[in-house]
Amino acid sequence: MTAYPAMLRLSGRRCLIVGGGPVAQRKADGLLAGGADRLELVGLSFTPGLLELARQGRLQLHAREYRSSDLDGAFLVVAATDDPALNARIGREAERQGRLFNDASGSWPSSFETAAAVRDGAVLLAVHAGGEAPALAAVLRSELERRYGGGRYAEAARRMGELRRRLLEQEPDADVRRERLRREAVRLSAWAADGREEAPGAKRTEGKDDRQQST
Ligand SMILES: C[C@@]1(CC(=O)O)C2=NC(=C\c3[nH]c(c(CCC(=O)O)c3CC(=O)O)Cc3[nH]c(c(CC(=O)O)c3CCC(=O)O)/C=C3\N/C(=C\2)[C@@H](CCC(=O)O)[C@]3(C)CC(=O)O)/[C@H]1CCC(=O)O
Ligand SMILES: NC(=O)c1ccc[n+]([C@@H]2O[C@H](COP(=O)([O-])OP(=O)(O)OC[C@H]3O[C@@H](n4cnc5c(N)ncnc54)[C@H](O)[C@@H]3O)[C@@H](O)[C@H]2O)c1
Repeated sequence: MTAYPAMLRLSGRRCLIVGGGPVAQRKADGLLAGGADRLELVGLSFTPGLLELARQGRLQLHAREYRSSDLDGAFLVVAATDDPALNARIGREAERQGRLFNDASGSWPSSFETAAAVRDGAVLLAVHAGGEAPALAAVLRSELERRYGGGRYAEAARRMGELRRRLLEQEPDADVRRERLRREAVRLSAWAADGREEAPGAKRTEGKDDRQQST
């Protein structure tokens, strides 16, 4: 199914997961990695991993049955129980209240689905395989991790942000800004990909550009 890639800002927004099994845990890990700092779970039991995250104060657990008022003030809701009828009910109620909703069991047409993600600092690569091929999304994620998971894209993005702020202050010509940013992005991206030791501030040779063309 066709989908629209939106990156959500979760900090300060209440996120709710109903369920406490391995799937709820994977969704919780993803939300925490994505910046959720007001994450709550409601479930009858929880995995050891979720109990440990609660102990560390990363999220809050409520050991009880789901009730409709759990949705109050939620920005985003995930249904991950093993009861498809309950997941569908949560979906109906959440969407009636205009919450972003994800059903991990496919019992209700979700307004968002979870992508497989590779992160390096602020850089995020996300794969969605149409909603019917999560295993393919997971394999593509591993391939992207091998190709882009070297740990240098965070630094590249940071340097690009600095340069962009400086140019916005100092360079009035938008075409000049765009051209300089584009050139620097090509250079830093090649630096991040090739894993060589050279500092990103250093002038690069054509060798790097050859590599760009070959990928
Ligand atoms: C990408 C990833 C992100 C994440 O969840 O973090 C993700 N599923 C992952 C893994 C995975 N999930 C399943 C398997 C077993 C193999 C298989 O069944 O294929 C594996 C593979 C494994 O475990 O290796 C089973 C499964 N998944 C869904 C259903 C219900 C249904 O389809 O009806 C069932 C059947 C349950 C049952 O049998 O009862 C539903 C969804 N799973 C999605 C995302 C959304 C679609 C994404 C897309 O198509 O791109 C969607 C629609 C909704 C959602 O959950 O948001 C994560 C990989 C993370 C990573 O490794 O990086
Ligand atoms: N989206 C995915 O990637 C994916 C992958 C595998 C499975 N699934 C689906 O996700 C479901 C959950 O998987 P799991 O392995 O975590 O299951 P699980 O059986 O380990 O956990 C189910 C959880 O739901 C909770 N629960 C049940 N009834 C409840 C209620 N009334 N109120 C609150 N919590 C309640 C239980 O306490 C438990 O913590 C599966 O049934 C399957 O449909 C999705």
